[in-house]
Amino acid sequence: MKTKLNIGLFGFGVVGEGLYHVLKNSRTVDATIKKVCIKHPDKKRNVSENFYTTDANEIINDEDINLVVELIDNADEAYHIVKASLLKGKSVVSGNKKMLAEHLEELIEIQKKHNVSLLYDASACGSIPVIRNLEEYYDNDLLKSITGILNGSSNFILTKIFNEGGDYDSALKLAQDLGFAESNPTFDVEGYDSMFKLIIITLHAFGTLVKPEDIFNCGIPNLAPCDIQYAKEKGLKIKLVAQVTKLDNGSFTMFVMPKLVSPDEYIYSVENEYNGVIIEGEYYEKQFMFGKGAGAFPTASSVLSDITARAHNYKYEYKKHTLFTPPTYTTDTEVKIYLRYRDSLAFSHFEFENITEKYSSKDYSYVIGTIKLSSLQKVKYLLPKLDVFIAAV
Ligand SMILES: NC(=O)C1=CN([C@@H]2O[C@H](COP(=O)(O)OP(=O)(O)OC[C@H]3O[C@@H](n4cnc5c(N)ncnc54)[C@H](OP(=O)(O)O)[C@@H]3O)[C@@H](O)[C@H]2O)C=CC1
Ligand SMILES: N[C@@H](CC=O)C(=O)O
Repeated sequence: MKTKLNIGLFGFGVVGEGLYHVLKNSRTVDATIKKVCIKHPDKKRNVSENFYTTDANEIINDEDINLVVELIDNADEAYHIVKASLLKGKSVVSGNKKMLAEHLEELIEIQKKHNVSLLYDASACGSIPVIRNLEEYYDNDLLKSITGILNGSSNFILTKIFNEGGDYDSALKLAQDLGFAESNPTFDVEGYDSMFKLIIITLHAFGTLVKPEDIFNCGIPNLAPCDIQYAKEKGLKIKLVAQVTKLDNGSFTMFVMPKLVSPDEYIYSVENEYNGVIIEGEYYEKQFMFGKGAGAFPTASSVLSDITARAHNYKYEYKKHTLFTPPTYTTDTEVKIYLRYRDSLAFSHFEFENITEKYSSKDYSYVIGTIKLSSLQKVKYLLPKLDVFIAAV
């Protein structure tokens, strides 16, 4: 049975406005935006319609509205909006990965109790339909790993630096102007956005929900010309990569960090705001999903797909989370990294298991070696203060 949807939309920024246009052009879904809740009533809008409000309750308490689409840039406020909407018996579509990664456990319970649906394919990899595919198609036992470029802005910056000799600040500014970056772009460049997405992906891939503070993430703000030179001399590129991998003992591990990528890897050619996700399984080796990971229309098209799914009464069942015993998460595993540093005090924070290569000059040094992920996790919050650059090898 198909349901007619009356939408209450929160947010009319890059994605919200994108959705307005995409929905207008849709010929298949019977859905209308009834009200749009925004934050700044005096902001000049490109769309002049009589549907704006700044009062969230005008949507949450409107009995006519049967679907809330949450596309705001504040995770804490989004949490309250989404929770209140679900409690009122309204289904929700959201793109807010930070809010989801932090509150999914509670929100899943609420949606079950109130027999509503919370869909969020746009929260991971923009236009790439990764979540619904992991939920519906990929079987828990067959999946071995998921590795990907999950953040469009950092990939855009790295592309500008590597391919065009651009500088970091101008590339970040351009990513912001094009609507790719988060309102707080630290999330993009320090690997937090990728990490939130990886948490959501992991829940739908393996059934386990991992807390953000338990995952090692680092990013690209400290990338220096010497790191780029190192990569280029070896014929490699640097990409910000998120990875979740099953281990031989049945548990799994995950992290987000820059990676030195060789031309034979699928993600080597993923450039600009595109994302790429490699799904590795027991019997099919590798599959690759590729598409725009950020931007108004690519993201809005994913939101539209969730709206259409909801019109057909679709909901995630979280089968791997509820019907099986999900694998446990561990950081008790080793990763091989390139660590560039400038002084021995910075280096002293890293407890390497073994070092296979060392280089030192008057300007900088680097080592390549293996280190426990648990040991990296201990220095996670210190990293932004150290002049070091880390990349998985
Ligand atoms: N941009 C992208 O490519 C992608 C974004 N996302 C996610 O989508 C969401 C929206 O991103 P984006 O469109 O880029 O963000 P923008 O900053 O462009 O827009 C944010 C919108 O939220 C509104 N807003 C903020 N707080 C509130 C509130 N409390 N109540 C009502 N409205 C509010 C703002 O109102 P006002 O206009 O009045 O300022 C604005 O319209 C974020 O969660 C983001 O992570 C997901 C995938 C891709
Ligand atoms: N800021 C994000 C937007 C999409 O999730 C990104 O750059 O990928």
